[in-house]
Amino acid sequence: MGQLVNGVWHDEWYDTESNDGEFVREEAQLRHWITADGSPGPSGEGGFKAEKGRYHLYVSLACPWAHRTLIFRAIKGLERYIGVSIVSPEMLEQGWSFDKASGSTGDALHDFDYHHQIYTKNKADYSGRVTVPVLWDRHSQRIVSNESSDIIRMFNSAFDDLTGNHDDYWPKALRDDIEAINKDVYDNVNNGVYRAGFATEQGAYESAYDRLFAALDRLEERLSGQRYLVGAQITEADWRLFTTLIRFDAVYFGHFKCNRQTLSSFPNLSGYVRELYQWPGVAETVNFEHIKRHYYYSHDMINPTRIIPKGPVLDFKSPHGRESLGG
Ligand SMILES: N[C@@H](CCC(=O)N[C@@H](CS)C(=O)NCC(=O)O)C(=O)O
Repeated sequence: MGQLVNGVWHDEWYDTESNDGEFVREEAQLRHWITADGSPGPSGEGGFKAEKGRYHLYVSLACPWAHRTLIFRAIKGLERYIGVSIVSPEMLEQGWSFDKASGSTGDALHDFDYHHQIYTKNKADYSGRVTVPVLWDRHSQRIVSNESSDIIRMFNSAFDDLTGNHDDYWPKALRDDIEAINKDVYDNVNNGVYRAGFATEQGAYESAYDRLFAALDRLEERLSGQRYLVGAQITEADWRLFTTLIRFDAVYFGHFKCNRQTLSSFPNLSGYVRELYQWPGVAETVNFEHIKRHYYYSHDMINPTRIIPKGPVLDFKSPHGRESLGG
């Protein structure tokens, strides 16, 4: 665990002291966009045209942000268009690694040992955190983006003419509703579990915990009367929530002390998460071995023994019963 400072790796944990024990996530810095014709996207530079085999995704199967991008690669039929390398679930002194002995596929493009080498290949004097996911351009030998919320929007539409898959998870008519839900879910749930788990003061933890469960109560209520977060149609808002919910009972409940109740004990949220898990292509993107190993093994300041719990026993394959809500 650490970060790059002028291209040199420094092994250090997050600084929470300057924020009263609160974890503050760094903004992603690399924000270019792949577009159908290579024209510039909403941020960064142009020149990244959608092409088969040109781009490569670096992910961790443990990471909820990287998981979104893998889900979009699957549901948009992009497997044959965009390659993937998976890091080891163990994020240790050198950060994310490509150590095959501990579960990585290896780096398919450069055969690097560590993910931070991808960042310094992109920019030799890079300063900042070294995160997954990363979308790499083989053509220009640069990082297109290290922001998952941008990557899923590129995947949603940029390759449609090549793949013929026009499923739209970011439909124009629903964008305002999606953005409003995304904000609540990001602040209180996606990032909320981390704010609870990485807090180093009691007050910071309790405030994150309270906000998290208040948000889950709101979502539980919302999903009592409609099948998906913005109504009858599944959108990116659902996939962004899903990657946190699917990890909830396995890691956030115990390791991050988000333990007012399990996700399984929310009737609507648990049926909803089962439906999304059963969506074609999605179960294959979920790997509980990597998920549990990453959190319990890498965060040794939270779990110094590095013992990985055997349970809980989870069943996401049973009927979800959500059809009755329509959609
Ligand atoms: N804004 C990024 C956040 C990604 C992120 O924080 N990934 C975590 C893994 S779950 C990471 O790589 N952390 C390493 C670090 O912070 O040093 C995104 O959504 O793409």
